Amino acid sequence: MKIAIGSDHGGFRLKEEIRGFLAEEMELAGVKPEVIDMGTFSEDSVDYPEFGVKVAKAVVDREADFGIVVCGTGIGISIAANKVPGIRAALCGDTFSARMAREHNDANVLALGARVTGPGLARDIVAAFFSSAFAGGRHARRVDMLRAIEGQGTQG
Ligand SMILES: O=C(CO)[C@H](O)[C@H](O)[C@H](O)COP(=O)(O)O
Repeated sequence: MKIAIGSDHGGFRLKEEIRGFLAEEMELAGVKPEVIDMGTFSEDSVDYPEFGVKVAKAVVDREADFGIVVCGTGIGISIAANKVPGIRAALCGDTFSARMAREHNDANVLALGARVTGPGLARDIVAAFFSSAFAGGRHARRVDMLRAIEGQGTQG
């Protein structure tokens, strides 16, 4: 499974930590990940929209199966990712939300806030997200409705 990961300066350290533990956590779930790091590559100040969109485009262009985006709160970078049609980015601060984001929303990008969520919890959130699968059924109808909204061009 290919995972594109990106952050701004506020999320840089957590992004590096995630790169470190991603393989370990995903192999526990029986999946071998290939991580595509889309930056940023230091703590120098940058702008989160650039990195949210880079990761989102990698997912919609099928260079990656999923994305992970990190900024200070996870808010700005998830908003940016969600501007790209086809992206369902979920900002998660707990493991239940991470599981629901996959099971109910078929989220294809996980967003984290490095100034909000510590590395230990972030690790558990990543594990919950990647060990869960879309449940389909009634949720498929709702995800189709989200796609239809994009088709109508009524997004933000
Ligand atoms: O986009 C954000 C908030 O929605 C992120 O937290 C950014 O990382 C943050 O705004 C960056 O702030 P800084 O003061 O420039 O480090």
